[in-house]
Amino acid sequence: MASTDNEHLVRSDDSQHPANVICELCRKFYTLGWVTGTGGGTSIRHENHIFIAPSGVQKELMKPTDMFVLDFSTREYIRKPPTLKPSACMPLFLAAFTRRGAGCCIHTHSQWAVLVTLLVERDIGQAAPFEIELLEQIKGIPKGPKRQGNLGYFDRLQIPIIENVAHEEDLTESLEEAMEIYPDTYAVLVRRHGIYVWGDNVHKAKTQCESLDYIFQLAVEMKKLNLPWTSDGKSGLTDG
Ligand SMILES: CSCCC(=O)C(=O)COP(=O)(O)O
Ligand SMILES: [Zn+2]
Repeated sequence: MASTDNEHLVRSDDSQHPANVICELCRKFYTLGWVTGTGGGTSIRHENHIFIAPSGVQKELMKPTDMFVLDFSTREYIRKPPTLKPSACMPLFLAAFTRRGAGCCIHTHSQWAVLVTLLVERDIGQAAPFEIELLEQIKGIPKGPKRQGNLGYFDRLQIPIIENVAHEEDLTESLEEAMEIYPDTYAVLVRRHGIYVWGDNVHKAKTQCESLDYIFQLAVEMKKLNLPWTSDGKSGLTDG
């Protein structure tokens, strides 16, 4: 495939075109420390096209023409920028699109997300969740894909945690397993690595990711002050 093939799929004056949106979001996420050092990324599903960033590049410097485009039905690349490889996160993004019908999936290496995974007791094979309640920002998270509305102030937020592995793509199986065990979740934490957050569309994925990051930061600060995350105090917190 020549370098310019299907460039029309990623070149647009429309600021809302997925290839433009991914670049703009990653620039914003870089300032939050979510996608620094080439880590993290974002993918968007638009109709039958999946837009995916390249692997190992500075995510805040990407151009729309750096984007890969995958045909969602056939799983074939219909645009492949030469010399680049698609993000290793691709099978995880695809899991959010196929299993949850997501329109956008964001992967961050946020330090708050990583710290929270270190504060929850490891429970092998169970994807033991991070749990918290009684915070206003919990209202930023939907109840679940098959449930109406968002969580309430008195609801408990649960985000499953899976164990990290040597290669990002090999996280797919445990991410899919966590999605099955937690059918209402819109996010999965990866211990010592970061988080995957998805939403029905770009706006929802972004605001849910922001709400979660805010909650994780608060949770880390609460832990430092010895404040419990849940009213019964049984929130999987480690002793030490
Ligand atoms: C220092 S980043 C290590 C890889 C990673 O965890 C990640 O999220 C980025 O993967 P990509 O293939 O998109 O560069
Ligand atoms: Zn990563």
